[in-house]
Amino acid sequence: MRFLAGLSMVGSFGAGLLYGFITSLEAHHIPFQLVEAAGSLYVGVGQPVLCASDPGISQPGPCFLSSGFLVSESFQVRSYPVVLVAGRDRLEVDVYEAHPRAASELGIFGLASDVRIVAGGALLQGDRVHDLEATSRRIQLAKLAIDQGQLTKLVVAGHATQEVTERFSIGGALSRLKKAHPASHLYCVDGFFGASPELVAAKSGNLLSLRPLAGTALRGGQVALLNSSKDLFEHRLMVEQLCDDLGGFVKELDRPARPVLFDAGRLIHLATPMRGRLLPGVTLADVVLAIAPTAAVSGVPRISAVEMLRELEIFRGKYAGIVGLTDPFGDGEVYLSIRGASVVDGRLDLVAGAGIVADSQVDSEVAEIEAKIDVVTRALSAR
Ligand SMILES: C=C(O[C@H]1C=CC=C(C(=O)O)[C@@H]1O)C(=O)O
Repeated sequence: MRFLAGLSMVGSFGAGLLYGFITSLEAHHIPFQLVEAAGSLYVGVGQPVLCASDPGISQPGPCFLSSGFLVSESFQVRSYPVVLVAGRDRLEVDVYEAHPRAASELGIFGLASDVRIVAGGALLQGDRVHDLEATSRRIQLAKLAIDQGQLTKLVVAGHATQEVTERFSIGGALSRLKKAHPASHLYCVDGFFGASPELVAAKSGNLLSLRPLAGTALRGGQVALLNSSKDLFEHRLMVEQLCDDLGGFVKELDRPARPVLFDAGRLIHLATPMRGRLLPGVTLADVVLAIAPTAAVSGVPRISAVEMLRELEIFRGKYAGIVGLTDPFGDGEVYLSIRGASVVDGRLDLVAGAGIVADSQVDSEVAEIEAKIDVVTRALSAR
């Protein structure tokens, strides 16, 4: 477990505030982590460090420290939300805890007032380059394993890169993504950032809500998507796995008999909104530990899928993790860290995945990954 050296909440964040605050941190080379949840944007300032090294946080598992104060009308500091980051590769969850001490020590209050409007101009230049061959190969191998009965679904990821312009900043990129996809949720963990369309779980009291996504079409393909046996199967596998995982935690789990459409801008997904009553004492962290990595990013059965992904893919880093917040009562919201990117040697490395099942066509799955990456690069290329 690790904690963040100070977790601050930007109470209302117009694009200008977001851009100004984050780009100021970047300009001062101050590391930060960021999640958008429960209607607010939380920014953890500083480097995550080992929890065990801090005498204030000695308990194993999530623990919470309470203090909170208003810094300015638009900038509030809270000290105890917990950021959950579930690593797909490791079947483990890193819990980043807010540390109450360091926010003021880092002097971030001054930076908060350094607000500029979003600068115009593209953040990316040149052509986008996809690792098409490697992605096709991985999808073929996934299909082979499925044909041989080793597993029924595997979510394979593909990468693309594009050169960043001089004006690139993560703050600028996040504000562009938010503008292009207002309903999505921003995140940035260890330099990996994006706008997630997928709510994994939200807990309020004993009420648990989930909105898993699987099955994708370009806008215009809604009717075909609702009738696509391949997408419906891919989706059903994920929902069944979630129901199994949650068996010991919920009393009732209501869901529609068929998936509904979820509008993610240029892309449309199949979604199954679910609601359940949690058994007493179950926290959001318990739920995350039980369901991550979901079959929206790993596969079925989960263990075989994770093992195969370890062989097939380079380390995914923070891609396909779970980011979000919980409060002292174990309530909160978590999202999937998908459709994300990080800057490596002046190029943006973008990653997205697609669920492979027996009826998948290699070319259309590669095209689906390209379309998911395209959603991100379009937002960042706009002038
Ligand atoms: C794994 C990703 O998307 C998931 C979410 C929605 C639809 C998906 C699909 O149709 O394959 C994926 O499961 C990603 O965007 O990187």
